[in-house]
Formats: sequence, C-alpha cells, structure tokens
Amino acid sequence: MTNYFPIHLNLDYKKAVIVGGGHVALQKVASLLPTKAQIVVISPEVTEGLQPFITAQQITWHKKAFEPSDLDDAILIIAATNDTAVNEAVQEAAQHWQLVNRADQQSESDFIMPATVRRGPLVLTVSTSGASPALARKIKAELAEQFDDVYDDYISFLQQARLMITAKFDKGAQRRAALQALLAPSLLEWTRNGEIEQREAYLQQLLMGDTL
Ligand SMILES: C[C@@]1(CC(=O)O)C2=NC(=C\c3[nH]c(c(CCC(=O)O)c3CC(=O)O)Cc3[nH]c(c(CC(=O)O)c3CCC(=O)O)/C=C3\N/C(=C\2)[C@@H](CCC(=O)O)[C@]3(C)CC(=O)O)/[C@H]1CCC(=O)O
Ligand SMILES: NC(=O)c1ccc[n+]([C@@H]2O[C@H](COP(=O)([O-])OP(=O)(O)OC[C@H]3O[C@@H](n4cnc5c(N)ncnc54)[C@H](O)[C@@H]3O)[C@@H](O)[C@H]2O)c1
Repeated sequence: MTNYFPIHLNLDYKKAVIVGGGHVALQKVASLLPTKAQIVVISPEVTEGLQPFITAQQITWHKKAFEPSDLDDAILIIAATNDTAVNEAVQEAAQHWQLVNRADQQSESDFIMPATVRRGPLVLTVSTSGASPALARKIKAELAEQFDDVYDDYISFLQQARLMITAKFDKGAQRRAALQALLAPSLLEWTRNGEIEQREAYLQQLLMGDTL
C-alpha cells in the first residue's frame, strides 16, 4: 500500500485541468472551487451539475475531446473520462513536473483526494488511502457534525485574537500562556451562544496580562 504524504497546496492562480465532464469531474471541481485555482474542464459533454459553474465563469469549459496541448501550463491534472485509453493518453502526455490523478487507476496517480470539511481556515481532511472511500465520507460527516458551523466564527475570532496577542506580547512565556488561554472551552461556548461581550471581555483581560 502507498503511504501518501498529506500537504496543503496553494493553487491560487495556478491552472488545474480536468479531462472529462461527468460525475467524478463534478466532485473534483467542487473540491477545487474554494481555492483560487484556474479550473479548466476538457470534455465534449458535461453533466448538468457543472453548468451553473460554467455560466458563472467559475470554471472554463473547452467543449472538445482531449488533446495533449490541453495540459499546457497545468500544475494539476485530473484524468476523469469514462474511457481508459483517454485517461492513459492524458497520463502519457503529462510532463514529469505535472501532478496527475487518474480517476480510473489509483495506483497510477501522483495524488488522491481526501474527503474535506472546511470551516473558514480550519480544514479537516480524511483519507483511507483509497481503502474505503465510503468510510472517508462517513468520517467526514461525523467531523462535520462535531466541528459545526460555529467553528467558522470561532476560528475567525481566534485568528484576530492571536494577532492582537502577538502584537502585544513579545515571544516568550507570557505570549505562549495567552495563546494557550485562548483555547479555554468557554470561548467556544460563548461563540455558540452569541455571548460576544463575554468573549471580548475575556480577550481584553488576556491582553492586559491579568490572568497570566
Ligand atoms: C473522499 C472522496 C473525495 C473526492 O471524490 O474528491 C473520494 N471518494 C468519495 C466518495 C466515494 N467514492 C466512491 C464511493 C462509493 C462507495 C465505494 O465504492 O466504496 C464513495 C462514497 C459515496 O459517494 O458515498 C467510489 C470510488 N471511489 C474511488 C473508486 C475507485 C477505486 O477504488 O479504485 C471508487 C469505485 C468506483 C467504481 O468502481 O465504480 C476512488 C477514490 N475515491 C477517493 C475520494 C479517492 C480515495 C479516497 C480515500 O479513501 O482516501 C480515490 C482514490 C479517488 C482519487 O482521489 O483518486 C469522496 C467523498 C465525498 C465527500 O466528500 O462527501
Ligand atoms: N475516483 C472516484 O471517486 C471514482 C468514482 C466512480 C468512478 N470512477 C472512475 O472515473 C471514471 C469517470 O466516472 P464518471 O462517473 O465521471 O463518468 P461519466 O460517464 O459521468 O463521465 C465521463 C465524461 O468523460 C467525457 N469524455 C469521454 N471521452 C472524452 C475525451 N476523449 N476527452 C474528454 N472527455 C471525454 C464524457 O463526455 C463525460 O463527460 C469511471 O470510468 C471510473 O473508472 C472514479
């Protein structure tokens, strides 16, 4: 079994080419959309679910069969047609520096995609290394419930608070203690209950070095 190496790629303004426009392509487009990648779909036909993204110009559709030049400048390539020969041709045409995913042949892929839950900057990913995509999906659903929408706001608060604390205290024990104190469970609870004043008061106290 392959031991995959998990990393978070910065795809902003980089080109990702998906060859094929079916159900798998739609799933891959959905996971690429939160990034600022330039998403290009190469396919004679596309599934209905892709149409709104094309109309909104969130992705570019080239209505054509695959040719090697379609891969020019792509950093990420996903071969997701229902024709093994075409997926093979995509892999063959790729340069050594381009990362290729084969929807029909995991063992030939340079990377595979995890199931992902996003809560603002918090990104939770699950992979079974392909052993059971259905289990990855199930664990994702459990995580989505545990780390619910409140985390969006909670993480934004933590991010702002961290900036204020690092601006106020130099590196060292006091800064570390303040950052640690930000993780008190009550901060999450106050966020959940909309008790923003409580949260703010706690932060102000930390910034004054009161509880440290
Ligand atoms: C996580 C998720 C993200 C995504 O798709 O982006 C994802 N599959 C999801 C769901 C899912 N996929 C399948 C089922 C039906 C149940 C089943 O078959 O078990 C379900 C469950 C469902 O839909 O409920 C069918 C399936 N999947 C693969 C094969 C081919 C094979 O096994 O060879 C077949 C059989 C095809 C066939 O024969 O018909 C392969 C892959 N699927 C992967 C990712 C990669 C490994 C992930 C890992 O386990 O780490 C890999 C290698 C693709 C890659 O990335 O290269 C997404 C979660 C959606 C979400 O986020 O909610
Ligand atoms: N990785 C996964 O999670 C997963 C899940 C299910 C299936 N699969 C594999 O992925 C493949 C695709 O599945 P799907 O459900 O998206 O199929 P699909 O039939 O919905 O879509 C196939 C797409 O490929 C396009 N296509 C065909 N020939 C082409 C060419 N020459 N150039 C460009 N595009 C071309 C078609 O127009 C269509 O849009 C399956 O054959 C299967 O092997 C993978």
